[in-house]
Amino acid sequence: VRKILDQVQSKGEEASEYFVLILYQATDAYIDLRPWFDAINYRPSEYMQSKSVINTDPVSQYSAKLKQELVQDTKFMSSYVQKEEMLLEETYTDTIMELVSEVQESLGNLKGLTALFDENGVINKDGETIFITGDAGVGKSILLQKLQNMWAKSKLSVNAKFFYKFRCRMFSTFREGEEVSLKDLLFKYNCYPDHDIEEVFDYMLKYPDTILFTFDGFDEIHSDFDLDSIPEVSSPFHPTHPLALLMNILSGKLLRGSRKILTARTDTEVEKKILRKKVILRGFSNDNLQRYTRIFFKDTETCQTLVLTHLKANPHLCSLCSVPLFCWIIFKCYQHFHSAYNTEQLPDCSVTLTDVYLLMAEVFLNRSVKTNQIKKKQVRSQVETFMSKKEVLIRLGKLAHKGTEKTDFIFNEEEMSSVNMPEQDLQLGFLRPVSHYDDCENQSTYEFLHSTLQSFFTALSLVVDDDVSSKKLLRFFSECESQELQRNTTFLCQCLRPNAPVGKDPFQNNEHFQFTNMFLCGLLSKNKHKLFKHLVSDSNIKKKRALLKAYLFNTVKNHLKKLPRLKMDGHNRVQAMPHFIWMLRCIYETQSEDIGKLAAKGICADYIKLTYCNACSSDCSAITFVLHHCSKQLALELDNNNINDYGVKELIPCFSKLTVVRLSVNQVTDSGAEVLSEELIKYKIIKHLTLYKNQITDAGAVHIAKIIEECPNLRILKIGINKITSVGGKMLACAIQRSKSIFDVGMWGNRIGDEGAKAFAEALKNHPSLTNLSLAFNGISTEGGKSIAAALQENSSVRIFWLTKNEFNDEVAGRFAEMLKVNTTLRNLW
Ligand SMILES: Nc1ncnc2c1ncn2[C@@H]1O[C@H](COP(=O)(O)OP(=O)(O)OP(=O)(O)O)[C@@H](O)[C@H]1O
Repeated sequence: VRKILDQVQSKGEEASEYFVLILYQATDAYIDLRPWFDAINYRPSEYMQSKSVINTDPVSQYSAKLKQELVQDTKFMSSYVQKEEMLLEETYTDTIMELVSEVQESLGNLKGLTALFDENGVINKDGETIFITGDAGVGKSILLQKLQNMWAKSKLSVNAKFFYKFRCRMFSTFREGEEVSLKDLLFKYNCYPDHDIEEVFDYMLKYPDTILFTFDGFDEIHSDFDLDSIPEVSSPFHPTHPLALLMNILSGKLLRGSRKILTARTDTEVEKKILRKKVILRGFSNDNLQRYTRIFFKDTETCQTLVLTHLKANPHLCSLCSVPLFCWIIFKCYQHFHSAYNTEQLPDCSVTLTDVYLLMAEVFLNRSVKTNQIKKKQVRSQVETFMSKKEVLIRLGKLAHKGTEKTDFIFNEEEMSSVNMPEQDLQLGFLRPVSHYDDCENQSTYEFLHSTLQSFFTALSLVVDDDVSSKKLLRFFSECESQELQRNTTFLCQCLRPNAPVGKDPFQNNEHFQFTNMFLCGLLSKNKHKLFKHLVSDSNIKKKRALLKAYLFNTVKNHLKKLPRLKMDGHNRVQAMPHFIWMLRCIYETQSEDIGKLAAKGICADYIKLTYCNACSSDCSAITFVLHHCSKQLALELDNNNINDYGVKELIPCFSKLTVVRLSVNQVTDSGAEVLSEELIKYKIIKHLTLYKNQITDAGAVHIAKIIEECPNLRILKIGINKITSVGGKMLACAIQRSKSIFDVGMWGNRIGDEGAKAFAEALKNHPSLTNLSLAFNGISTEGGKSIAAALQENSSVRIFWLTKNEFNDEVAGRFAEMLKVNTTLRNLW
């Protein structure tokens, strides 16, 4: 170093100055000098700024190469097939990202992707993995793709020089005993440095905090690898099984300090100690859906308007569209009918998910028919399409079935040729090529466009194949049942011995079986008879339907009998588990009123608790499908799900029976509140309404105020942690003032301020029934506090009052002290 410095110095002042500029601009090469540059507050002179520095540092060059490759790789939405690629930049639409606590409590929605990396909602400061979960097709992979794309275009404000993306399913493609080094895993399976590999790798080991990883689909790891025997890999130089590398990177044993984003389907568990943050993807909000519609149909405004009108009139279809994958399928169908037949209407308004997938299959199958072969406006019927392509359907069904049986989603050349899949079938777009993870570069491997499509074809194969025995037909149901039993036992064991090791394979996920069962119910439903009578013998299909019906009758009855029950507050409560939601989905797909009636009869409870059941908006149609058969009045608790405004709409047929409606933490907004008010006021039987932690603003408070005024039985109203200000607060207070029944009001965590507090003070004076009131966390200060203290002097109903975390001064405290001398009813003042 001394020699170099002397030599540079001997060349004169300008050479020395330029030399410092090089050290400054080649950041990665001279990273150790950064603190020195900061300390001396170095700024190149104006003259020097005009000089260019060619950065030949291998780390910088590699980082640039990674960016360049990622820009290319992420340009198109990965699910769009062959010729139909859509630019990510143009198509990506925001979805709802909900930040949650360790125990799954909502901490609000994230604003933008960069917020994933901030300090908000950190569960564990030592954890390095940001864990994103969500239902099938909700957009987890696309979100990662967007992150990768933003990073590659330097639009992601996060300090990372290296970005590695992995699909977790790759890790199970390695045989037991196979070993890979960390260096190979990073370079060979992502992007290879052009020069000085060792130097780049050393840099990464020295500065792991400059690495960002995304691991997509933790639930998709299917491995017989014994997890308990995963070795701790503390040396980055020892080759080991790739799954061990993955687990050690995630836990921070390898490359400690690097950032990791891991995605998985809902309900997948990961070790708490590795978690930094937890985020749940909730799909499109109403606004997001409108934006996506405009983007999707950007060339045809009439189509846009028609689709939006159609969606508005059909809440169930709308709620299916809140899942981006289903939305894409439905919109693709609209597009097809528009371009091929010049009609925007979907033939027969689609209701169930099976209808949507059948429609998708029809559209894809018709792709091979050249448009000029179809006379415009002459719609080729679904029956005709399916009949003419029966062989294709059978081949795809067989392939899917084989894979599902083995929980295998990737098909190699051998598997493809075992069902004689010709090239033309591949052109239809149901299958897409997979990039290669192993060394068989010359082999073609395929996967279904989406795992739910594989489930659909598996179900189709079960229906169409004449040789399917009754045992085989119901096999995936038994599979789910036994896993459910295991899960419940595990749950019980954990309750009894919380620290005991859990034997369950964390990668075990049965959603592909659940989807297969659901599609089977849909395909065997009576209204699909017309379609299938040309594909399967009549007697066979009738036999299968009867078998399925008998099975559903029995399992629903038995399942409901086994659910935990509790007699409380005059109600007979039943707590359902997420598996129950799958049962309801299956029943809904059958569209059989008989089965719906039986399920309703089997519930034998008047308080149905479906909290934390992963119910989404479209599940409300399934809930309604069963509950509308109940003859008695019911309480329905749906707290902590994702039903949003569409779900509220779908519950409309139930409201005539509901005396308790609990919809806390469900992304309900003002339009959901409007529906609630219209419906609840019609029947006036509501006693208890809970809407804690939703997105209701002052506009929604107007509707809630109407409910208070017009429903004489309403006793409990919880509307804490919404977005209500003084305007909405005043309206609610006025309504409460007029109500003679209201007993318990929770307004905790809004922003009603002094103006709102004054209105509540008015309501409190001589109120006949209000006993519990919470105005905690509401930005109330001196004026509001004084009014409340004065009002309480004239009140003899309130026993418990929460005013925690407002901004009272000593004067207000004095007023409260005075009030307490007079008020003899108040028991608890917080
Ligand atoms: N933010 C988005 N904007 C536009 N389209 C989206 C978005 N997210 C998802 N999609 C559409 O939905 C499809 C499925 O999304 P994606 O594969 O990301 O779901 P996923 O949650 O990873 O599903 P799975 O758990 O089944 O793997 C995408 O191919 C795309 O068509």
